[in-house]
Amino acid sequence: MAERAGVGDGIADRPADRPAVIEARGISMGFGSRVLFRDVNFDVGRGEVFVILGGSGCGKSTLLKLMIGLYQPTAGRVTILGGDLSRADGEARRNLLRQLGVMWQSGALFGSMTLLENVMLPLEAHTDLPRDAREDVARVKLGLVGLGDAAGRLPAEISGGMAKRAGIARAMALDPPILFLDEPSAGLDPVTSAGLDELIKDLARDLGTTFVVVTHELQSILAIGDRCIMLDKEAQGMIAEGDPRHLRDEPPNDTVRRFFRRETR
Ligand SMILES: Nc1ncnc2c1ncn2[C@@H]1O[C@H](COP(=O)(O)OP(=O)(O)OP(=O)(O)O)[C@@H](O)[C@H]1O
Repeated sequence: MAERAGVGDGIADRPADRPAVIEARGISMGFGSRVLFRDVNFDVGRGEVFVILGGSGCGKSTLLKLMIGLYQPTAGRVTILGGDLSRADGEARRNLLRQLGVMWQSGALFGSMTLLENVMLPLEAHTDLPRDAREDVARVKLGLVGLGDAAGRLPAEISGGMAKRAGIARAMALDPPILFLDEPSAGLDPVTSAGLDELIKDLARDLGTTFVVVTHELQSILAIGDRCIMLDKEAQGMIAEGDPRHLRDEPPNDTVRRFFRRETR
């Protein structure tokens, strides 16, 4: 059994002025006979940038998918804004999903549509706004992520960093209080990645948006994370939690120490 020293319940260290918007209690997950993680507990506070970190294959993306109701845990439950996506259906499920924005690793933009049209898509699907209003909202979102001048471009005509920004703008189209980002820095050069980190921090501070970010990019973790949890494949669970800078400076166990050292080299 790999070490789990230094892990509390993932709940107690959340600042009292940030009420929980996500509560994970005793969640376990696996595929077939393979266990990915067991008995994971944590809270995400409103307005936090909460980072899920860990080595390749430990289950970070799977945990994100559990949180947004794409998978059901094998045990335990996740509540998000007081609802349980794995149990909600019909209107209740749609209402909950409207409160969440997701940006997948690739940005997942539709190649035949301009950035403006991409950002307008969720507004078409989920609101009755007339076209003019949808366009106005989409322009505001593109402006927020620094793409105000690129609204008419196609995804093939923009850089990787711009595609990520456009993905964030689309995820924000319906003003969700919680945004999930899966590996936002993947494939970006360090300067572009740092710019994206700045954007995430700005949006969290200025709009009060809660971010749940999956990443293993150390610079990003340290730049954006208010709090993090670390999953580990060997331990099949959560092996650390807290402020990432604190974990770097005072790692609670060898796996955490190695994670932070390996990536700083
Ligand atoms: N739908 C699925 N069915 C079966 N196995 C899966 C499924 N999704 C993920 N896995 C497996 O579960 C493990 C964890 O996958 P996951 O994508 O959650 O890891 P990760 O920590 O995000 O990894 P990475 O950092 O490499 O993206 C992997 O071995 C993956 O192959």
